[in-house]
Amino acid sequence: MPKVYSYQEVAEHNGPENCWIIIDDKVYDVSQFKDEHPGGDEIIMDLGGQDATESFVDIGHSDEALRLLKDLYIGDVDKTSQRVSLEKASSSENQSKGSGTLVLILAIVMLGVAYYLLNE
Ligand code: HEM
Repeated sequence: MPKVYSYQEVAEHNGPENCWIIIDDKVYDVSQFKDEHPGGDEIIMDLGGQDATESFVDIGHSDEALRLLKDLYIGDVDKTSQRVSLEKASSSENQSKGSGTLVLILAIVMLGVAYYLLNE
């Protein structure tokens, strides 16, 4: 019987030393493998603790990649468990903060222009 993990348990393994990912409802420990991954460790780390099925399939991984997966398999995910979304401090969050500042500067500039035009 394979070991069964909840989405929560998998989500807790999202660090560099303890990195699990889900592909096709199976749980893989990629803590060591990520350093050897031909596509780089960061791309895998970003998906640590999460379901990486879509990304894995989209890349069109080879049979060799599928073979490698077998060695990393540690169990199945409990599909009845509550799904969790990992909110990491992502770069998109920083980007939106950056664009917020830009909007503020633009608003100030526009107010300045309006003030100038009204006083002409
Ligand atoms: C444990 C899971 C994974 C394994 C065993 C694996 C294995 C491999 C292997 C063997 C290659 C070389 C090309 C090939 O044989 O297809 C590769 C390339 C690549 N992988 Fe993964 N991969 C995994 C997960 C992922 C994930 C989750 C992503 C996320 C998008 C990813 C993105 C890529 C990319 C972008 C390349 C292309 C690298 C290049 O050709 O420049 N891989 N992977």
